[in-house]
Amino acid sequence: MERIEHRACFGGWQDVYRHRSSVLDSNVQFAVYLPPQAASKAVPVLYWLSGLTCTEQNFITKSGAQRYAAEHGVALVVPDTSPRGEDVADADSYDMGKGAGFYLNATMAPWSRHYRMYDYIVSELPAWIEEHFPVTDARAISGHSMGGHGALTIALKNPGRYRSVSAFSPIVAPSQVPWGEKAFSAYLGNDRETWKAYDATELVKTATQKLPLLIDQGDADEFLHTQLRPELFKAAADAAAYPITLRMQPGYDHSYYFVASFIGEHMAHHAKALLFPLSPSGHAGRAHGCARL
Ligand SMILES: N[C@@H](CCC(=O)N[C@@H](CS)C(=O)NCC(=O)O)C(=O)O
Repeated sequence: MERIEHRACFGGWQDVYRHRSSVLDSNVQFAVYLPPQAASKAVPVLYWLSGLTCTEQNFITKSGAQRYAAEHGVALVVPDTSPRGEDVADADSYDMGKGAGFYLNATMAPWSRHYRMYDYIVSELPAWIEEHFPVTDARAISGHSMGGHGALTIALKNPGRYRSVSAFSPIVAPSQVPWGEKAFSAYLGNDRETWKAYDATELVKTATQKLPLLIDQGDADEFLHTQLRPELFKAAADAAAYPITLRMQPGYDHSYYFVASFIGEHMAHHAKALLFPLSPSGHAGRAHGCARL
């Protein structure tokens, strides 16, 4: 593993690393923010999954999340959105191939050789992080757009692995919208039954663990009615008695200006679950009496 960026930030360190992923059969970069608390103890981790066209850079340079991570004592881990490299298959469009891994394990050629972002995010990356950095195994997951789809599906499919989940402007029903139909046809093939394994609106119907789940969505988002359609997920969650918080935020679009505006509230949502998890009696953090949260 090679460290390629190292910058002081809100009393901690914003670093970028490159490593060899055996799951992706590719060299990839990821960003890690270590808050000041990590100098003296292991801290919990929020995984952030970015959207179409992004690398590990977009979130760390645009969201301002480090300020809140430092306040709460939570590390941030921000992977790339696809495998990278000369030998990795790509497409001419921004919504397929590099920068558009959709957090799934592709089964169709030519994608299946490298495009295994699901296994990378669920297994290989956290194992790597927990071996090499001062972190605990308390994990939360969040993301934006395609990354919101990744966060929701990965949390719903892996009970016990995450303490909380959130998303900004997520693709919640990829099987029913053009971005998802295009990507899933190519990566998974035309049998729509196989798509259900990566569709949050399908997965919520049978989810066994009910995590604290927060979604923020701008009502001026240019992709709201064509690609995102959060009402589909809300209806499925309500039918399954899975409590979610979906907030429509007036005036906000699909950009990182929106993410930056609410990332502090998402960090508080995750910090509450990571630092004061539910006791067996179900009283979240009451004994600790943390007024800030
Ligand atoms: N029209 C956009 C579609 C892609 C897009 O909006 N990407 C979002 C995630 S779905 C993003 O985070 N872009 C990078 C950024 O804003 O920093 C483009 O072609 O770049």
